[in-house]
Parts: sequence; structure tokens; C-alpha cells
Amino acid sequence: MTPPVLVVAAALVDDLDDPTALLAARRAVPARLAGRWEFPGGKVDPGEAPQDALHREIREELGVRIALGGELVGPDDGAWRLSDDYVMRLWLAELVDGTPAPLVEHDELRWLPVGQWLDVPWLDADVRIVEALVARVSDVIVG
Ligand SMILES: Nc1nc2c([nH]c(=O)n2[C@H]2C[C@H](O)[C@@H](COP(=O)(O)OP(=O)(O)OP(=O)(O)O)O2)c(=O)[nH]1
Repeated sequence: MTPPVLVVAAALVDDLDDPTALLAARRAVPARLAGRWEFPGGKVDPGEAPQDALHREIREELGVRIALGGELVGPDDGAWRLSDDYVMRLWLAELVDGTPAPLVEHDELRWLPVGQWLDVPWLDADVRIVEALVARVSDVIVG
């Protein structure tokens, strides 16, 4: 059995210290994913460090530079199982340069205010991850 491919993605928030908005990206391609929302990111290339891959993907997909915060550690060896073929690692992040634009595989970006992070149709595998993110960020806000 081939091991799952590692995908890295960013939970891009307006402010790592006081997150009030989360950037969601709507997929335009491929057709079976079109119209569903996800965390921007993509596959790690062979030999590439995961965090380097994340900076590269965000530059390519959104045209911006980001700073990484903490990782949202998942239940599957620290990652989040997406399907038989993919696992994902996700980092909180904030912008350091540029305004995000849907340059490659997305047709819309939306800053979701706190309290509305689950209000768009995320990819199926992402729903529990967004729920975990909401819990994590509530902890930050509560202190
Ligand atoms: N980027 C991203 N991919 C996700 C998420 N949730 C989820 O199930 N996936 C799936 C969709 C894809 O089948 C798979 C790989 O992601 P991708 O298509 O963004 O990877 P990529 O940009 O490197 O793709 P490509 O250059 O080969 O077209 O992971 C998510 O939140 N973000």
C-alpha cells in the first residue's frame, strides 16, 4: 500500500494573538471539489520540508507571504487524515505581505468572522478540522 501523500495548509487568521476572522478558499477545480471550501495549501514535494512547502503553496495560490503560528495537531499521528490518499498538517498563520487573491485553484476567498467559521460548505474531511480550530481559538480568546 502506498503511504498517503502529505498536504500542508494554513488556517490564515487576521491576527494570531486575537483571531477574529479566518480565510476560507472556494475550490474551482477539480470538478468533484468545485464549490466546496478549504484551507489554502497543497502537496509537499519530494524532499521538501512541510513548512517550506506551505510558504510556497501560499505564495503560488494566494500571492502573499505569511508567518506561521502554532500547528493544529491532529489525531492521526499528529496529522489529519483526509482520505485513503491524503493526510494534512495545518498551521495557524497570519499575513505579513500582500492581499490574498484566488490565483490558481480557487474562485473565491472569504474572511469568515468568528462564530461563522462553519457556515460555508467545507470539503467533507475539513469539517472536523474546522470544529477543532474553533475550539482551539475559543481557548485563546477565553485565555
Ligand atoms: N489544500 C487543501 N486540500 C485539501 C483540504 N481538504 C481536503 O480534503 N483536501 C484535499 C483536496 C485534494 O484532493 C488534496 C490535495 O490538495 P491540493 O489539490 O490543494 O494539492 P496541490 O495544490 O498540490 O495540487 P496540484 O498542484 O497537484 O493540483 O487534498 C484543505 O483544506 N486544503
